[in-house]
Formats: sequence, structure tokens, C-alpha cells
Amino acid sequence: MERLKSAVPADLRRAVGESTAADLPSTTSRLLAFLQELPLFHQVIGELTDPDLALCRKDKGRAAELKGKGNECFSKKQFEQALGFYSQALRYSPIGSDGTDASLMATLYVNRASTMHKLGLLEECRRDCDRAISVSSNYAKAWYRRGMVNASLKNYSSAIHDLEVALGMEVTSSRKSNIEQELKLILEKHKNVNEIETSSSDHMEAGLPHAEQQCNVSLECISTPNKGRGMTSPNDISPASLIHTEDPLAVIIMKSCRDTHCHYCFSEAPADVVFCPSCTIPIYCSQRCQEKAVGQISWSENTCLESKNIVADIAKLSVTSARCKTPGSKQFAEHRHECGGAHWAAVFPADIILAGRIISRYIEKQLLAGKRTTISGPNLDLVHHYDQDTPASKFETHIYAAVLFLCLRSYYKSGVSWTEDSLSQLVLLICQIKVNSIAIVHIKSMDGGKTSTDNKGFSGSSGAVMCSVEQVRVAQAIYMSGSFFNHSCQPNIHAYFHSRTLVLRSTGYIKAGTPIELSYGPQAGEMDLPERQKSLRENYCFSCGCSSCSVLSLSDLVMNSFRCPQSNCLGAVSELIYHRSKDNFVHDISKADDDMVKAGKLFFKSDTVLNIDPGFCMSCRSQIDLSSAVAMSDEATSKINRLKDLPALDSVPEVLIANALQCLEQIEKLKHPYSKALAQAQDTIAEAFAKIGDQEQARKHCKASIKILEKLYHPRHIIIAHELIKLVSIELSLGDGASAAAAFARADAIFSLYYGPDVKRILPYVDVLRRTVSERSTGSC
Ligand SMILES: C[S@@+](CC[C@H](N)C(=O)[O-])C[C@H]1O[C@@H](n2cnc3c(N)ncnc32)[C@H](O)[C@@H]1O
Repeated sequence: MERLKSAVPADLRRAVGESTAADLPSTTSRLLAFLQELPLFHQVIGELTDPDLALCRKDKGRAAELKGKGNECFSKKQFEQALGFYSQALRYSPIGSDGTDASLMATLYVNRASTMHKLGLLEECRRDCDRAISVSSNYAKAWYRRGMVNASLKNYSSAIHDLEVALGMEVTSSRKSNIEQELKLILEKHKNVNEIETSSSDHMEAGLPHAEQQCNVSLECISTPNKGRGMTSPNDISPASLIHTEDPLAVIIMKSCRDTHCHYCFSEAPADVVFCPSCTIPIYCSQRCQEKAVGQISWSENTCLESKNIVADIAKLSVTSARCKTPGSKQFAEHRHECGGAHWAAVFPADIILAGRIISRYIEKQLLAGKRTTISGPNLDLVHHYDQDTPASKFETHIYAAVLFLCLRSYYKSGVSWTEDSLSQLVLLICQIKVNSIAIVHIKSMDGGKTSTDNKGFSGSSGAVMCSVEQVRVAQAIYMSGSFFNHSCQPNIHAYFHSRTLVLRSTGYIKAGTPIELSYGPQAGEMDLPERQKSLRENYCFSCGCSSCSVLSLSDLVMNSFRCPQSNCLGAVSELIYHRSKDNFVHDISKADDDMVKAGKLFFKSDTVLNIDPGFCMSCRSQIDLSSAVAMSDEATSKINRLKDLPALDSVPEVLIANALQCLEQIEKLKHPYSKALAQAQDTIAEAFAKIGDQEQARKHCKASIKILEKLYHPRHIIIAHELIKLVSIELSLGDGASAAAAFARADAIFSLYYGPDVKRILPYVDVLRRTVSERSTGSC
């Protein structure tokens, strides 16, 4: 792509860089005319669309080779490695149902099942047996393996049935007698147990919203004075109401998750991962997700993919074949157009892939409805900031759009037409995606997960298990209605994801007509005003005009401030210059709370223009030596942070904790009592004490951290709930069931606001903790 860019002459590059959205038809047609004459351009398109050069083709020879390596490892009892090789072999195994392909795939499923049986992955093993049987229903080994795993799962009736089927199919006498022996043993066991069958089910995808969760809120898209369009409701909305759910128009998995997460629902892939039937790239956690992504696969029809003409075959499959059933209007094989060429996702950035997927979806829908269509795709009514883009970014978008345009044209061939405007509309579509696409984030519980299987962490003697959660960006997606919600640094709704579905829920009471706004990332309490503005400008290209950016707030004032040298003064000392004019900040003392007045008394004294220089107290104007305060507090903070880097804290020398406590004292002397640095230091030290088993100290510091966070955010912010969960673990370790129950009740109320009934699914460890807390507080354990 870089070579292509540098081939464009400087004048054309400049014209593109200086263009506005209105000039696009002219700049795009000039660029396309130039590129059409450039051999390098045709070479790039050829590499991206020639099926023979495809990086992602199925390869029977490779599959067989990997199967051999798997067999070798299996015979050496290297089961983990064998599992890896069999999975890779399945990735390359073609789906053509010419008998030999089916038998290779069935063998691979059975071999992987046997490996997983050895590794104790019983459910996974049974699912692979089911797959082998559905690929090749008269494969005795598949029935035998399923019988054996059913026996391990104590599903004796099913085991007996499976082994009887295997016995009927088996031809070699030695294997027959082996099955007979197994059958005898299982029949014996069956007599002695009261069986409760566990049913075989495909691995569940991360799940969609509960059916009972109906969205009854009516939403209106309105025009706002400073943020373009935005959402509101004509009715009052009560806290924790489901505001909106929506599936994405297009979605692409993050590069970092490609080999570890399902490409449909984005949950972590299990050991019995399944693959795209047409190419080697996507992995799916279950057949259900695979079908949702590519259509239903059946092995009954006699059509076969010819590797030479894979694009045409895939296209044919999509429209005519029952083997990979055509998705209905809602079900769309989202990456099919990418399967045939060199894997596009490896070459293009996420925004470009999303644009390609949106256009393909549109084209295929039109084709299925028997309509001819143009390649420019749907004209989405979404905002873009083309005119504000940098010249370099405008040029890059033009180049990518041209390459994508030609790739799509080559893939759909005669099925579609294009007009003069097609490329300029594609450039705009890419710019709309840049502004409106959202990262799909899944929550991962880091160490709290351990508590679900054993409760050791809560015992009085050992250390408490502090549950911490990490947000993992798993995909990038574009939602149509979701794109009309504006950002606020103090949002009144919370966005989260079920699988790939966007869910929005109110976190407080929302009065009719109030803007309904979510956070695009930066929030008050987490970053101060300049940091938030910088982040939104850099990442989202706008200056935030939300209400919490237009008035002075306590958290903005104190979060990064130092403390006043006067012992009885709570005034904030900032590193920044504070300028108050008539228009910014709140002057009305009746609207400010006590803490706010103590931290910035000068702002409420007069209504004249006011400048407070860095290093001066905003309450009494006392001055500190700012540069030495910054240096000393940074040093103390970094020393405390070393505690986080230690792999295991139970063997930490006492001296390290003593040093950290000295550093904490230093921070307390220097930083404002409500500063973020102090909250973080308290939290780090609380975790260290919890891990070495000094729960009294852990409780003290954890509570201190929560107190500060309540000032910075608000007492019902989700951050507080996560901190309270840590406190619950500590209280349980101290054997203080009543305090644990009280802290848990507070956390639970906040989680319910943010997640409603979904809290169980999104934060499963909270439910585990609920049971423990209830047992401990009633003394029944
Ligand atoms: C996802 S769109 C939201 C809908 C958009 N307002 C519209 O008219 O379609 C994001 C864009 O809305 C505007 N926007 C959203 N939140 C804003 C805020 N707090 N302040 C200023 N502009 C905002 C910016 O132009 C931003 O790029």
C-alpha cells in the first residue's frame, strides 16, 4: 500500500489532501483515472483477488500433514500438542462432500475427540463426536468414542446406545470384541447407578439478551444546539431501564483476538473450536455461531468447491446451494467475499473491512431480491468529519477506497454496476465508519474467577482473593441507531455487549426530553477536563460540549491537584493555570456543595475575571514549591506501584510494605486528600495487604480508597461497585459476615443499575460472591 501511495504524483496527492467533501467526485475520479493506468495498482488488486494467490485457502494436503503430526504426538501421549495439530488440520480441511473430504474431516473430529477425552475435556469431546457423526453417520469410531465419553459423563443409557450402534457398524472382529467388553462394563455400572442424563448441547455462544427483557422505552432523534443530532425520550425513564438493543450492521474482530476468540460472538474459543467452511481464517466457538456467520452447512448435497474457482463457487453456494444455505434477509455470511481472495482483513485496517462488509451485505441483499445494484452501497445517514481530516488521512482514505472498490468489483463481477459517484461515496462511507464505529468490549474477570470453584480466598487465615476485572476490546462494529447517541463525560446510560449485541441501560432517572447520552470513553472522575477534551479531540475529532465540560466540578478541580500547605485548608493547588471568565465555571455558591467551596473558595468570592496561577491554592492563595512536589509525589507513586509488578505477594519482605507505607504518607502530605493518585496508592496497598494476609490493614486502605473515589465519581458509579467487591472479599476473610453483606448490598445495587438482570451473565463472580455472603452472614457455613 505504501508503494502505491508513493506512486501518486505530488499535485494529485495535494489536491486530495486539500479537498472537502464537496470536491470528492472530482478527486476520486482523478485518482481512479491515474490508478487505472498504473501497472502496480493492477498488480495489488490481482494479489488481493486472485484465488490462486489466496492466503486463506483450504488445503487438503496441509490438513493431512497436520493430522499426521497430531497422530505422532498422540502416540507419544503429548495430548496438548496433538490437540493443536488436529485443530489446525480441521482449519485447513476442505468442506467438499466428495466422500474423501468428509471422511478426512470426520476422522479429524474423532481424533481430536479422543485427545480431548484424554485431557478430561468431556463435553468438548462429546461435541466433536456429534460433529463427526453429522459429517459421516456410518463412522463406527465416532459412535464408539461418543459411547465412551458418554460413559465418562455417566450418561449410561446414551453410552449403551452409542456402543450398540458402533458394534452394528464395526467390521473387524478384534474391535467388535473390544466394544462388547466395554458394553458389558457399562451395563454393569448402569445397573448400580441412578442416572441423570446430561444433554449434549453445542457450546453456548455468549448469549443474547433475555427474552423477558423487553425494551419499552420510546426514543426520538432530535437536533441539539452543539452536538448535531442526539437521542432523547418523550417519557420519563426509570433507573436501570433497558433503553435499546441492536445488532451491528457490520463487525470485525480485533487482530489480537483472531486466534483466541469466536469471530461471531467474540467469547473466548473453547478447545473444540470450529472453522469457517470456506477459508482458513475465522474460528467459531460453536456450530451455532458458525451457522450464524456463514449459513447452515449440510453434508447431504453433492456440490464440491473447486479450489481453482473458489470465488465463483462460494458465490454460487450463497445463492443456490442447500449445503451452505443462503442466509435469510437477516442472516448474512459476513466475510464470504473475503474468503476467495488473499485474506483482506490481513491487509486492510478495520474501518476499510467494515466498509467492505457493509457494501457486500447491501449488494447481496439486492442480488437475493433479484435487483441489480451499484457498488457504492447504502448511503448511510451518519455524520462524518471528512473536512476536518488531515491531508494525510484524506489521501490514505482515497487510496484504500480505490483498492477496496476494485476488489469488490472484481469479486461481484457482472452482478453489480458502478457509477461516477461510487468511489466518492465509498470515501464518505469510510469516514462515517471512522466517526461512528464502536469497540465491542467484553469483561473478563481476572482472578475473581477462581472464587467460583473454591472459596479458599474467603477463609479467615489465608489471603483474600481480590476480584478484579479487565475490559477486553474484542471487535469493532457499526450500529445504525446506536450511532445517534452522543457522548457525555457524565453519561446517564451505560453501554455493554451481549455477544455482538449492543445493550444500553439507564443508570439513573432520566426526565422526559433530557438528552440520553453514553460515554465514548473519557469520564469525569477518571480524567480531568483537559485530559478528556484532548482524548475526545484525538480519538473522535470533536470538542466535547457536554454539561460536565462546561461547568467546574469537584473532581476536575481536585483529581490531579496538590494539597494546600495550610493544615486547616482543603484548597486545591493545580499544575495548570485556572482562568475564570464570565462564561466559564459556576459562580453561584448556592449551587456548589461544601467540598467544592472548600477546594476552590476563590471561585465563589467574586464574579470578576479571575486567574489562579499554577502552584497557588484556589482557596487561600498560599503557594507551594510545585516542581519539587511533583517530583516527590511521582517518585513515591512509582515506588508504591512496584508492588503491582511482583508476581506473588505472599513472600514479599515486610520491608517492602513498610517502604510503601512511607511513600503513602509522603503522597498524603503532598497531594490533595481527594486526588486520584492518593486513591490509587491506597488501593494498591490494600491489595498488597490482602495478599499477604493482613486483612485489617487491607480493609483500612480499601475503605480509604473508596471514600476518595466517591468524591471523584459519585457514590453510585460502577467504579465504586468494583471497589466494594474487593472490600467484600476482605470482610469475608476477616470473618465479618455482616459488614461483607452490607458492602455487597451496596455493590449489588450499583451493578443492577448498570446491568439490570444481565449482571449474572456479565459478572458471574458477583453471583458466586452473593451466595458466599449470604451463607456467611447467616452463619450457615
Ligand atoms: C456517533 S455520532 C453521534 C450522533 C451525531 N451527533 C449525529 O448528528 O449524527 C458522534 C458525533 O456526534 C458529535 N458529538 C457527540 N457527542 C458530542 C459532545 N459531547 N460534544 C460535541 N459533539 C458531540 C460529534 O460530532 C461526534 O463526532
